[in-house]
Amino acid sequence: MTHKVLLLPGDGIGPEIAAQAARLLKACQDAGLDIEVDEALVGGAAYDAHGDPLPEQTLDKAKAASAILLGAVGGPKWDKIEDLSKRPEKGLLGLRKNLGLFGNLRPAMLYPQLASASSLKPELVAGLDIMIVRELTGGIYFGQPRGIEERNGERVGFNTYVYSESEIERIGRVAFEMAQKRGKKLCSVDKANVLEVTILWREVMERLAPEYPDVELSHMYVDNAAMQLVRAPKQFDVVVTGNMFGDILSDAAAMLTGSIGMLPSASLNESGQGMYEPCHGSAPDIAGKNIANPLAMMLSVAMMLRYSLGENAMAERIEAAVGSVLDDGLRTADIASEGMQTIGTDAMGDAVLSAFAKQ
Ligand SMILES: NC(=O)c1ccc[n+]([C@@H]2O[C@H](COP(=O)([O-])OP(=O)(O)OC[C@H]3O[C@@H](n4cnc5c(N)ncnc54)[C@H](O)[C@@H]3O)[C@@H](O)[C@H]2O)c1
Ligand SMILES: CC(C)[C@H](C(=O)O)[C@@H](O)C(=O)O
Ligand SMILES: [Mg+2]
Repeated sequence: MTHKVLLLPGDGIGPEIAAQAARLLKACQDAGLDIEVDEALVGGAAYDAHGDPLPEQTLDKAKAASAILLGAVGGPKWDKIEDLSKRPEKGLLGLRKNLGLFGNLRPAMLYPQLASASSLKPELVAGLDIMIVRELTGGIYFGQPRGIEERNGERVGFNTYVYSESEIERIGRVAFEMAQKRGKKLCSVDKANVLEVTILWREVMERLAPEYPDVELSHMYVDNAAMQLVRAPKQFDVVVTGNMFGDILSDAAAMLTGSIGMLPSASLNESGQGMYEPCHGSAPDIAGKNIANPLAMMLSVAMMLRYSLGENAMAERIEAAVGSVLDDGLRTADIASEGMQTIGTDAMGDAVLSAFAKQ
């Protein structure tokens, strides 16, 4: 069966890294992968062209695709748009919500070659392999009511942090199953000392635990989890948490691996359809300079092959190609270190492609 892959480059460094992913997809096709690749606009680019960060034709194509690869959206150019629903980020949130992509997998894995690029001491991060499972279509990102309104003569901003039992249970199951396939340890992160919504979160996780007797469940408050991530990150195997805590903790975990430019992610729905994107944003500070690290994006292609297309061998081939490029001492600026060769985005793409061809 021919798989349909939709590429959404987006904004900032999005198109630069998406170009490398497109070349990699072509190489996969040449190696026998049966895919058809289409492209569409999202985010600021779609707003500029159609006045909408998620035009109907993009959403239709996304719904019809087996998998979506997204670069990044957003940037200062669009930060002044008053109507929040037209901001680039709403394009991304709209895709997640409309496709029901509730299960966000954000692995933080240290390539041994990058131990010295981490901001932590090498011994603290050597062998690091954490999987953050972030709930992606609920919580404070989507809760109602929300808004900014006039109350008692001043403006008040408000959002609602809400989770239903069924939403908690379905992300809990994703996390328990993930833990079963990995180190059998699951840490649920909440703020149950203050917030009712996470008291319920903790209760539901506890209720699920007996169904996964081989998994050791623990709980941690989010402030402590942030601290533990930079104190002793290797204590974690799988972490499950809500939308906003997961957003924050996954950026912190990313840095442990040397750079946010290394971390891919998968966002899955109930039927296994997925959207794949780097954890980082559109990096406006380095956009257009050919210096962005394309590896998170290229590793997102590997995640797509594994989770949506069932092509494990080809996914491993991409991951091995990335490893071999790092072995060769090639680095983009964000992961540069002494004695290594610093190269740009295109050159890193070239290097991965040639290593992929040799695998
Ligand atoms: N998934 C997404 O599309 C996504 C995610 C996060 C932020 N954003 C948007 O991106 C814009 C910028 O946000 P931000 O600055 O907070 O976060 P960011 O992730 O874009 O950048 C944070 C820092 O990391 C660096 N960085 C990020 N990716 C890199 C890469 N591949 N190679 C090298 N360096 C990299 C940037 O140069 C910057 O210094 C905002 O508009 C934000 O809303 C989008
Ligand atoms: C751009 C933004 C809406 C998004 C989020 O907060 O989920 C980003 O930070 C991410 O981590 O994917
Ligand atoms: Mg984020």
